[in-house]
Amino acid sequence: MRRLTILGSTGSIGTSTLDVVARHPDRFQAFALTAQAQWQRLMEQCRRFRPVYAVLTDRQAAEALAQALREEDLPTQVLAGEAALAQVASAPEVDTVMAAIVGAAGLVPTLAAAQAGKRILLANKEALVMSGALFMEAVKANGAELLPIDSEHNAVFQCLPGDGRGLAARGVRRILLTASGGPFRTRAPESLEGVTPAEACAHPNWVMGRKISVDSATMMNKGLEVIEAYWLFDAQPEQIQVVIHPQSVIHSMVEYVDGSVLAQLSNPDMRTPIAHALGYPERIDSGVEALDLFRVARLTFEAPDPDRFPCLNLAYQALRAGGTAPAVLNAANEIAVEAFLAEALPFRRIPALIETVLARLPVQAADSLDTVLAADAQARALARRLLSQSEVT
Ligand SMILES: NC(=O)C1=CN([C@@H]2O[C@H](COP(=O)(O)OP(=O)(O)OC[C@H]3O[C@@H](n4cnc5c(N)ncnc54)[C@H](OP(=O)(O)O)[C@@H]3O)[C@@H](O)[C@H]2O)C=CC1
Ligand SMILES: CC(=O)[C@@H](O)[C@H](O)COP(=O)(O)O
Ligand SMILES: [Mn+2]
Repeated sequence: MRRLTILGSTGSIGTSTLDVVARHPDRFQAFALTAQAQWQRLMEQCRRFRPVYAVLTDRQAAEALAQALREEDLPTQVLAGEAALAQVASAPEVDTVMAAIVGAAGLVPTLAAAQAGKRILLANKEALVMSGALFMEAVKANGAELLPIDSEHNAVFQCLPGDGRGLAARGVRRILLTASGGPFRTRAPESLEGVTPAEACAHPNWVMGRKISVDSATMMNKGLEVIEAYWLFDAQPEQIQVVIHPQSVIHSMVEYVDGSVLAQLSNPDMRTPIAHALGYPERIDSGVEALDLFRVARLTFEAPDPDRFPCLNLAYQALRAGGTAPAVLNAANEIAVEAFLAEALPFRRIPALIETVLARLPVQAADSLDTVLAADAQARALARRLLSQSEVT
């Protein structure tokens, strides 16, 4: 029986994870479920999965949940605040941690899981973008196991021989990361002037949280994923090629020196990579229906247009700059997306805000968590200042 902590259990990845868990009560048990503030949703999950702990970072929400649990005489204990996330991610009773908090807030608890030597199912790409070197070092030094959940990285993982050697030794020439191109792939850039959050979040193939949906629309999601692939697979930036594939059926590919290209295909439903990682190395039922290739009929590919999607280049630029640059990129992007969702920044100005923040902050060596968190805070402060001074709007 595997005992799980699910960081971000009320979100899109969190609920898909619990859907798979519910299909295998003989294999998985929820030890801790966590969220930020959505206590009613967490309460429903407590009723169904009876975790030992439920964590809410918002203290008022935690109080409301504790009260509701008492009224129904349920045994789950409630913990409040950010430190409790790291506590349940590193608890000795836990062997597997699903890291599915969105954004930089996922870094500290996911790193705590790595330091405690857990099996980590990594959905939270921002943690790796911010602190790739430190994170991978913590995984290695503490015997943790890292299984990618992000659909592209899970696909690459499935297409690589599992012998742990470097890419060159495994005969890999390139990683081909597929991208849907998002909801605005074919729209003229000028027509995107007044797009609304609802339009940007209407992803053509995936149902996801709002932040990652906006990232898909700008293709910053793919930029973050290039950085994620760099760290996960120890690849050079030039070895990671983004390929637009609007159907989102091929989730990524690995090209070998002999000319072979291996791909992983499935319906676009995150329960497939989640079940793959939960059961690994066994294959377990995910509830996802079989892929009907006759219905799919066509698989097409396009090169990304850098003028249409400037965020992709900003991410390559930050990756090549190294040190704290990816953490700065990520922080500026989080503020830009938050402002866009609050209708305080036009969609087309998102790249300009990120570019300005990247240009104004010096790159430092990302040699400690404190340095990374300080760079994150500095980038957020600068992005907020630029927004309040209307410098990029
Ligand atoms: N959704 C998808 O299909 C995919 C997602 N990912 C990645 O997985 C991660 C999660 O994405 P997704 O599920 O879409 O996001 P959602 O917005 O749907 O869910 C986010 C979860 O994190 C919690 N949370 C948000 N902010 C905080 C905070 N400051 N402290 C603690 N908990 C917090 C939320 O709690 P509450 O409900 O209380 O707000 C919720 O449980 C992201 O990093 C994303 O890039 C990767 C590939 C695919
Ligand atoms: C499901 C998943 O992994 C997302 O990251 C997805 O890839 C987003 O789609 P885009 O390819 O449009 O960014
Ligand atoms: Mn992805």
